[in-house]
Amino acid sequence: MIRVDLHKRLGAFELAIAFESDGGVLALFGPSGSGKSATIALIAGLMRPDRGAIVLDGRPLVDTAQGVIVPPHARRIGLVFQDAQLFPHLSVKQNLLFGRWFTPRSERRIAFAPVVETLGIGHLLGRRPGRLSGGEKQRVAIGRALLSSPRLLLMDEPLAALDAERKQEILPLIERLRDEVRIPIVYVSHAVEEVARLAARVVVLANGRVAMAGAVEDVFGDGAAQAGESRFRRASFVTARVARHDTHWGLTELSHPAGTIWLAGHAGPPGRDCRVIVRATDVTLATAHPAGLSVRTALAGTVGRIEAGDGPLAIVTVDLAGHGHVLASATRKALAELDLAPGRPVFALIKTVALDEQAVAVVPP
Ligand SMILES: Nc1ncnc2c1ncn2[C@@H]1O[C@H](COP(=O)(O)OP(=O)(O)OP(=O)(O)O)[C@@H](O)[C@H]1O
Repeated sequence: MIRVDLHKRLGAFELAIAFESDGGVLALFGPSGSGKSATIALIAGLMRPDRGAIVLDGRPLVDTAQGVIVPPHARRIGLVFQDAQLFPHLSVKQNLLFGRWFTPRSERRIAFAPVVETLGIGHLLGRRPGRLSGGEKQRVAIGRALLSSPRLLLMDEPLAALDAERKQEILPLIERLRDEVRIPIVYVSHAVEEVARLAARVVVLANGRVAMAGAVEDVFGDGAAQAGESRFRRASFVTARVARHDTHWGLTELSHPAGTIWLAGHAGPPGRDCRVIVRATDVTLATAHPAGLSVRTALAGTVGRIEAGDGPLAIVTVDLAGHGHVLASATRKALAELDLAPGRPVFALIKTVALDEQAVAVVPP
C-alpha cells in the first residue's frame, strides 16, 4: 500500500498531487509534461518534494513536516525506465546481481534463478548490454529491479522504446510480476492498450494535478481522460465475456448486454472476462441497427458526452446498454445531420478487423 501527497515546484511548473494504491498495478496516465516522470522521481527519491509525505506499507519514506527523507537506496523501490540504463561495462549477470546489492540478506525475498527463468534471459547472462536488443535490455532492467526484492516497482514508460512485437513479448512478463510475484507496480504510460491490459486503477494527471482517478473502466469511458490527445490515440475499452469460438470462420464471440462483439482470432476460453480495446477512429455511429453492411458488431447505447471544438471533428462518448462506454470519433457534420445529441439512442458499429487478440486484455484481478 502506498500513499502519496506531494508538492514540488519545478521552474514554472507546479506539481501538487495525492493518490494511493492498494496493490496490483496503478497506472499514471496523462499528456506529455503533466508531471508523471516528476511523480516517479519523487517516489523513488531522485528528487525531494518541497513538502508532503510518502508512506509505503505503513513506513514513512518522506514526511517533510517531521523532517523524514529516506534516501533512495533505502526505500526498497525498484525502478525501470524507458531506456534500460544498464551498466555497459558489466555483464548481464553482474547487472542483475547489482540489483541485490543494497538489499539486506534477510530481506531478499526474490531469488535469482526464478527471475532469470521468468524473464527468459538465461542465455544472455555472460553478455554485455551493448550486445543485447532493446527488448532483451528491458528484460534485464526488469530483472535487476526485481532482484532488489522491492516493496514497490516504478515503471516509467518501460515499453515506449520498443516495437509492437517486443511490447507483446514483455507485457505478459509484467502481468506475471503482477499476478505471480504479486509486486505492487506504479506504471507510467501514454498507451491505453498497456493500461487496459495491466492496471485496475488509474490516476490521470493534467498540469501537475490529479484530474481523474478511479477504476480504469470508469476513467477511460469518460472522454475527458484523454482530452487533448489526437483522435488516432483516443481509445476506450469494453468489458465483455468470451461466449464461444467460431472455428469455421476463425472468430471469437464476446457477449455484452449492448450486443455481441466479434473479433478476429482466439480470445481465450469461454467464460473469461476481458477488456476489448476500441480505437475511437474504428467506431461508426448509426441511428438504426445496420443492415447490408459488412460490420458485425453493433452495440446499442445512448449518446453521452460530445466533445467538439471549432474543428470539423468531435469525440462522442456512447453510454452502452448494461455497462461501459465506447468513444467514437465522428465529424460534427455527421452528428448534426443524424441529429445526435446527448440522450439520443445510437448504435456503435465496430469493424471486426479492428479487433483481434492484441486488442483484448484479461481483466486484471
Ligand atoms: N528539473 C526541472 N526543472 C524545471 N522544470 C522541470 C524539471 N523537471 C521537469 N520539469 C518540468 O515539469 C513538467 C513535468 O515534467 P514531467 O517530465 O514530469 O512530465 P511527464 O508527464 O512525465 O511528461 P512525458 O510524458 O513527456 O515524459 C514539465 O513541464 C517539465 O518541463
